[in-house]
This record gives sequence, C-alpha cells and structure tokens, in this order.
Amino acid sequence: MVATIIDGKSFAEGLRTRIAGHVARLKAEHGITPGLAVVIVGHDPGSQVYVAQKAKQTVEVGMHSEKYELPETVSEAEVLALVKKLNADPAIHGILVQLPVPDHIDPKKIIGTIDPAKDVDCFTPASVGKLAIGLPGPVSCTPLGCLMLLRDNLGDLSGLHAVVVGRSNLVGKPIAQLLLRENCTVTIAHSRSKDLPGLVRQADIVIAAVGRPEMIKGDWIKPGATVIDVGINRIAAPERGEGKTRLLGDVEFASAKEVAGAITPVPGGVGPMTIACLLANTITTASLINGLVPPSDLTA
Ligand SMILES: NC(=O)C1=CN([C@@H]2O[C@H](COP(=O)(O)OP(=O)(O)OC[C@H]3O[C@@H](n4cnc5c(N)ncnc54)[C@H](OP(=O)(O)O)[C@@H]3O)[C@@H](O)[C@H]2O)C=CC1
Ligand SMILES: Nc1nc(=O)c2c([nH]1)NC[C@@H]1CN(c3ccc(C(=O)N[C@@H](CCC(=O)O)C(=O)O)cc3)C=[N+]21
Repeated sequence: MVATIIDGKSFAEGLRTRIAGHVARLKAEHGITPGLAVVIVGHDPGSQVYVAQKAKQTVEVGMHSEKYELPETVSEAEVLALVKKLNADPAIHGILVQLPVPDHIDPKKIIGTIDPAKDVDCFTPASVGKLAIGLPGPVSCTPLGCLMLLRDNLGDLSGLHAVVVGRSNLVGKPIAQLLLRENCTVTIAHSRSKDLPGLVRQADIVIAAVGRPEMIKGDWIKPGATVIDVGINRIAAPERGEGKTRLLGDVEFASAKEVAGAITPVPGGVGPMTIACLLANTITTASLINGLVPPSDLTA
C-alpha cells in the first residue's frame, strides 16, 4: 500500500480563504477588525521565519497585525509590561509570545500574564482548562490543525485507537484531549514508555510529536493507519551546499509511506496548519470578546 499524502499546505490555504470570509463578515456586520499581536524576544533564526510568516498571513486575510521585536537583552519586566499593554488594547484580540524566550525570562510568568480572553496559543491555565472540559475558547494551534486534517481524511474518528507519542503542554497533551473529545481511544506515549514500537503498532492514528528526526519507523506502523507527523527537525544538508539545512519529521517518511493509509509530509504538513489555526483562533477570540458565537468551521 502506498499512502495518500495529506497536503497540509493546500488545506491551510483553503482554511485561510474561509478565515478571510469571516474577517470580511465581522467587519461588515459588526465593525470588528480582528487584531493579532506577535511578540518575539531575541534573534532565534527559526522563530524569525515563523513570525514573519504569521505577520504576512495575518494581513493577507484582512486582519490587523502588530509585530513587536524585542532585543535579547530586554528585561522580563519590560516584556510583562508590553503584554499588559496589549491586554488592555481594544484593537488586539490575540496575543502570541513566540517561544522559546531567552533564559533570563520565565515563560510561565509571561504566559500567566496574557489575558486568557486573548490567548490564541491556548497556553494559559484558563484556556487549557476550558479545552479539557469542552467550553468555548481557543484550541492549541498545532493540535487544532492536526484534528482538522484527521477529520478531513477520516471523517468520524469515533472508536479509533490514537497513539500520541509526546506529552508536551504545547502538542502532546492538548492533542490527546482533542482526540478523546472525538471519541478516540487515546494512548499517550513518552520517553519512559515501554515497547514504543509495540504501542505504535496498535494505532489507527499515530501522532508523532517527539522532536527526534525520523525516530518512528515504517515497520512500527499498522498497515493503513493515518500518520500525522508534527516533528520539525532542522538537519544539516551539506549535499545542498555549504551551511544548507533541510527539515525532517519525527517519522521516517520513506518507509512509513509504504505502509500507512495516509501520512503528512514535513515540510508541507502540520506546520502550515499551525499558522492558519493561529488566525482561526484570532477570529474565535475576537468573536467571544464581542459576545458573538465563534464560527463553528474554525474550531474543534
Ligand atoms: N508542526 C508544528 O507546527 C510544530 C512542530 N513542533 C515540533 O514537534 C516536535 C515536538 O515538539 P514539543 O512537543 O514542543 O517537544 P518537547 O521536547 O517539549 O516534547 C517531546 C516529547 O517527546 C517525548 N520523547 C522524547 N524522546 C522520546 C523517545 N525516545 N521516545 C518516546 N518519547 C520521547 C518526551 O517525553 P518526556 O515527556 O518523557 O520527556 C516529550 O514528551 C518538535 O520536533 C517540534 O519542533 C512543535 C510545535 C509546532
Ligand atoms: N508561542 C508559540 N506558539 C507556537 O505555535 C510556536 C512557538 N511559540 N514557537 C515555535 C513553534 C513551532 N511552530 C511552527 C509553526 C509553523 C511551522 C511551519 O510553517 N513549517 C513549515 C516549514 C517552514 C520552514 O521551512 O522552516 C512546514 O512544515 O511546511 C513550523 C513550526 C510554532 N510554534
């Protein structure tokens, strides 16, 4: 069996077209222009690329976009002061502080200061709690993107066995919550799990969110399973020229695609969905802040 390749890039384009329609409607019917502020501290080159993409796509869908680039040396107090200013700004409905932040800044303090009503990353304890008990609010961007791709590929997920490899607050835990809500049987595996290949072999749905290049091999995959590769690992690629790099997922794509029913590539899979879902969450928070019901096609 050769797997269907799940085209996250093209799905994300379609999602952004729908988002642009919702932005136009919010403007025309309610006089609301959804606004997203992205804060980046320091000069991590990877982060620079994502933040530039986020700002560009925010403008393309008709939203108001603000970008704050703070120097590596900025104090924690200055970052907190900026977050508080954005919390109070009525033109801003979403605040994202790009992680990681430099070592002298405590990410928990930053996250704890973001107004949960504007928490488009779904990082604050209030948002995580709402996600867990099914109240309306933003849903973590990468997990939401994975779920949209899964629904598009499989339809109803009820009763399927999902094995999530990774238990981070950013990806593993929230995707497990979402899949449970979809009536999957969910196994969460991590670095202490015994017999990881044996666990993954039971999965109808594999979510790989480990951060280890090509760790999950084709012979771990149950024939016909759907594989969502969240991993983004930048690897040196001297064959492309000096100093060049390429991206690898957490799944060994070449072997897995021979066994899986469907699989996301890296790049072009989950990554573009993450950014589109950030925009979707900004529509959700802008709607909720203004007492409107968020569009059902943009959330989980
Ligand atoms: N596509 C996208 O939009 C995004 C991609 N990413 C990518 O996803 C990947 C995961 O990110 P993130 O969740 O933040 O990473 P973390 O490093 O926070 O978490 C990794 C998880 O993998 C587990 N793990 C590590 N090694 C093993 C192993 N050998 N066997 C089993 N489990 C293991 C860890 O277990 P333990 O808890 O026991 O330590 C941990 O739970 C990264 O490649 C990251 O770049 C992240 C965010 C967005
Ligand atoms: N507060 C916060 N929220 C985040 O959501 C967040 C963050 N911090 N820090 C870093 C991670 C990582 N992340 C990605 C977003 C898009 C791609 C993406 O678009 N990837 C492209 C490739 C891009 C390239 O070529 O580098 C793809 O997979 O096709 C990847 C990774 C969001 N993160």
